[in-house]
Amino acid sequence: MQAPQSKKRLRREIEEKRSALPPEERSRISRIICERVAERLRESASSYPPVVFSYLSFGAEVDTFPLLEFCWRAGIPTAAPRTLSKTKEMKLHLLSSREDVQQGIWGIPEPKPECPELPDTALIGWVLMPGLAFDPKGGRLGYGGGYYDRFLSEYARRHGTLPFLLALAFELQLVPEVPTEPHDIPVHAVVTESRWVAAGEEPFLPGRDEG
Ligand SMILES: Nc1nc2c(c(=O)[nH]1)N(C=O)[C@@H](CNc1ccc(C(=O)N[C@@H](CCC(=O)O)C(=O)O)cc1)CN2
Ligand SMILES: Nc1ncnc2c1ncn2[C@@H]1O[C@H](COP(=O)(O)OP(=O)(O)OP(=O)(O)O)[C@@H](O)[C@H]1O
Repeated sequence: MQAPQSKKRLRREIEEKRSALPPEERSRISRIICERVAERLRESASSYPPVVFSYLSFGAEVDTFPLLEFCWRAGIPTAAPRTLSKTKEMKLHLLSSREDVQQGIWGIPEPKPECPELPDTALIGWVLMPGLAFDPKGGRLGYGGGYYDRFLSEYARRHGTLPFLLALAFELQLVPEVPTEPHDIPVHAVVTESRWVAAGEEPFLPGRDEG
C-alpha cells in the first residue's frame, strides 16, 4: 500500500481509539505523562537550550497543560505555535500563563498574537511533539499537514542539529510500524503512561553540560 493511503487509514483507526478513552481517563493519564516529562526536565535542564516548545493540546490529544503549568511555576520558558494555514507554517510565541492562550484555527489553542515571538529558534532545547501514532524507531504520524516536518527541516538546515524531540502519547498510540515517507523526521523518544521508548540518538550538544 502507498504510504499516504496507509497513513490515512492508521490516522482514522488511532483517532477512534484515542477518542474512545473517557475524558476523565484521558486527563488522569495525561497528568502521569506530564509528571514524567517534568521529572526529566528537572534532571536535564542544563543539558539543553532553555526553551520548551510544546504543542497546545486539543481534542483527545495528551493534555499538555499540566506540563505547561509546571514550566510556568518552575520558570522554564515555554513557546507554542500559531498555525499559518496558508503557508502551512508554525510561528512560535512565548507563553507565560493560561491567560496567554486563546482558541485558534480548527479549535486548536494558540498563543494570543500579542505574545512575544520567540526571537531565535536556537533557544529551543525540547520539542514536545503531538501525533496520532508512533513506533519504536521514532516514526511519527501526524494530522497530515507536515507542519512539524517542515519546521524541523528548517531548524536543522539553519542550526545543523535538532532539538530533543519528545512525543507525548497514550500507550494505545504506539504501533509496530508507522508508514513513513522520506520527509518524515523521527522523534528521539516517546513517553507514555507506562514507559519511555528511546527511539533514536538524542542530539549531542557539545559543551552544554560543561559550563
Ligand atoms: N495541538 C496540536 N497543535 C498543532 C498540531 C497538532 O497536531 N496538535 N499540528 C500538527 O501538525 C499543527 C496543526 N495541524 C493540522 C493539520 C491538518 C489539519 C487539517 O486537517 N485541516 C483540514 C481541515 C480540518 C477540519 O476542518 O476538519 C484542512 O486543512 O482541510 C489541521 C491541523 C500545528 N498545531
Ligand atoms: N520539509 C518539508 N518541506 C516541504 N513539504 C513538506 C516537508 N515535510 C512534509 N512536507 C509535506 O507535508 C505533507 C504532509 O506530510 P505528513 O503526512 O508527513 O504530515 P504529518 O507529519 O502527519 O503532519 P504534522 O507534522 O502536521 O503533524 C506532505 O505532502 C509533505 O510533502
